[in-house]
Amino acid sequence: MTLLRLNAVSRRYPIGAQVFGQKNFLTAVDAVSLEVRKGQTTGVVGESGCGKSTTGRIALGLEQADGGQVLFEGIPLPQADTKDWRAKRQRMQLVFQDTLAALDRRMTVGDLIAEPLIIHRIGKARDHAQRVLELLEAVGLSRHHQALYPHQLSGGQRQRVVLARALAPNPSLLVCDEPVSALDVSVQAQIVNLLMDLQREHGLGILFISHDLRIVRHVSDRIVVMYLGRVVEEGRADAVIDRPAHPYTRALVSALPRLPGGFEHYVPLPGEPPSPADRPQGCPFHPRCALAKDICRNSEPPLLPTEPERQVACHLVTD
Ligand SMILES: Nc1ncnc2c1ncn2[C@@H]1O[C@H](COP(=O)(O)OP(=O)(O)OP(=O)(O)O)[C@@H](O)[C@H]1O
Repeated sequence: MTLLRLNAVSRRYPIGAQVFGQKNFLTAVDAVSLEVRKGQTTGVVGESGCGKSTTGRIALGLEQADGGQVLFEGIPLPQADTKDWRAKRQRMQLVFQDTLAALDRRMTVGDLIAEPLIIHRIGKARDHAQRVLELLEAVGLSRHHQALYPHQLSGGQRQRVVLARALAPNPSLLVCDEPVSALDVSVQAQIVNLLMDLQREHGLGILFISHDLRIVRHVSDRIVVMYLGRVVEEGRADAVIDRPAHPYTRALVSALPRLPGGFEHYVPLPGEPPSPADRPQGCPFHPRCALAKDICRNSEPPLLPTEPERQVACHLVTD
């Protein structure tokens, strides 16, 4: 069952001063479509600035799309800041990397976890203490952590508190935006495994946003590869990892620690992605693509199906 569907959502931001009365815009997200199924994870991967966070915020209604549609549980997401939206937002929670910013440092862990129960008026006040204990246990913390403040916890423990708060309203969807990027590698694995355990227990759908394909590959059922605001490849995680089709995906996959069955050639990824304010003509990836031909410099390839449940935006693959 589809829990979240984005249909061709776009977001532009005005930039710089007006020139001859004309505003300039950069397109952060350009006609992005994706879906998250119940109990499954869709990973969104791409380099910094490709529009991952903006896509996640659009999914939650925190950012208004200029075009396209967000469907949550089959229904268009209500206008942000309305009563209907707040009711939906209980069921879709955001987890992001900066735990110190996410947690009020003047509150104890117990109060931080009770807060969403109070805000969303979940359960009876007298049951909140018990629910806080359950949530602590669910995320691998104990009752002894209740009295501590965020700065007394490790980064991994703080991310567990953030997860407990996100779980408090019983969401069906988590949008995780670089949830482990700020953590040590050993702790990353613990938090990612916790997330996957929680997903299994609660049937959560997860939109997992990360620049790190190594982690995205580990958690995802489907992978969406973004480049300069657009989806360049999308499909089942195993298919995308085992048989990356877009030259950009091939470069990302080839940089992974060697896979069983091996990807033979390292595909270099020269330079940085261009700024979305200065989009190259044609395929946005062509200036970095060793295989680029004339058509790539002149026309932008559409995202087209190449096999069931697989889409790629590359002239060299789909022509
Ligand atoms: N409020 C804003 N105003 C203007 N430009 C913005 C705004 N938010 C994002 N952008 C621009 O939109 C583009 C996409 O940003 P976004 O944060 O979605 O990318 P990202 O892939 O999540 O990158 P990162 O991992 O660095 O956060 C970037 O060029 C960014 O500078």
